[in-house]
Amino acid sequence: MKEFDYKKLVIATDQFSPSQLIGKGSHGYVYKALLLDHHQEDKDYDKHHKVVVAIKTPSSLLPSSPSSSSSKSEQTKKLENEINVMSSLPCNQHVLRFLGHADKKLMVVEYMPNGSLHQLLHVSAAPIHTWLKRIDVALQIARAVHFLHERGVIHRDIKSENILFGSNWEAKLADFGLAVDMAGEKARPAPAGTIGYLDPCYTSPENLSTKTDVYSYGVVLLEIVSCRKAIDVSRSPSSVVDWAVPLIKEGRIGEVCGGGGGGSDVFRGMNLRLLRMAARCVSSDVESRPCFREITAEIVACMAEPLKSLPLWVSVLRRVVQLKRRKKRLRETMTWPGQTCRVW
Ligand SMILES: Nc1ncnc2c1ncn2[C@@H]1O[C@H](COP(=O)(O)OP(=O)(O)OP(=O)(O)O)[C@@H](O)[C@H]1O
Repeated sequence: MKEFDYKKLVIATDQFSPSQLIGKGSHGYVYKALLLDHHQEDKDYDKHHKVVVAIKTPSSLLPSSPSSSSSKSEQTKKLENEINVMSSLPCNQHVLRFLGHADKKLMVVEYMPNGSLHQLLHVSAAPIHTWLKRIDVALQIARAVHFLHERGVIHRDIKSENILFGSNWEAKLADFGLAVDMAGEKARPAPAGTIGYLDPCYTSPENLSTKTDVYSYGVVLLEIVSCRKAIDVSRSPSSVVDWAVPLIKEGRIGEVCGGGGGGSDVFRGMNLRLLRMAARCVSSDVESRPCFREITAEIVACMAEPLKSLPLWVSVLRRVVQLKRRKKRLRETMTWPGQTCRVW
């Protein structure tokens, strides 16, 4: 784990200048910064050996912060926890890359230039992702959580705001402030998470399990498929779970799929399987929820579903090509030099 010089990081953020601020959470402020580094072999470094990074600090540490000392220690603890968990994990292509810290007060991570899944689904004027690309985001995040669970880490705050996009629109899981290392933790912490994503069965510290993340992931999956927010008070029911699960049980799959060409018949089989799995993820029967090994395998199988209708498409395409060839041949046989003839 690389230790950075605190003062150098402060200078890199231009003294926590608002012009460098790229994100605000309930606990931390995130700044964009350009750092000089000596790891020239790293392909992310430009020719001046500089790299763009994101620097996270508890908002309470900022000079202008009005927060009380109790929230100060809570925010600092959350960042410390995030640094401890992230630094204990090996690199994974679906998890935000940890680069180091300064005095456990500032955390340096890779910069994600394309915003969050929440922005893409609910804020962007024109979400650019096609249906399959959206489902691929769900697969990448399922792989990220599977990777964490295999190492005994429970994220506890899976939500669309914590799924960030890199320069090639690769999705990565971020914000490990609430993450729990089940192997390292002695006493389990009090239940925590984000309303709308928080498992209703997670009511006491002992109830924490990998299935807690499965519930939150199920909410994200419903969000991806429907483009509805986890909680939208302007709608009734306001919770995406309360709205979608009865529709899925009644087989009204088309009504749940929103935008991006998802309503197309080609994707019907795929959406049916995906939504049935999403409903299992958010089930109140914790034991019946799938694990992430099953979730990733099921999404891969779901994504292959549209290929099953391929022979039909191939035969239609072949027929069109045959007709075009026949038309061309006919035109050639019916046309004399200097004479034109329309076949149809
Ligand atoms: N590496 C990054 N690259 C670009 N933007 C980022 C990065 N990390 C965080 N952000 C932005 O900053 C916002 C807040 O970051 P983060 O979620 O880590 O803070 P938090 O205080 O832990 O949030 P929460 O309210 O969920 O507890 C994110 O929603 C995102 O928009």
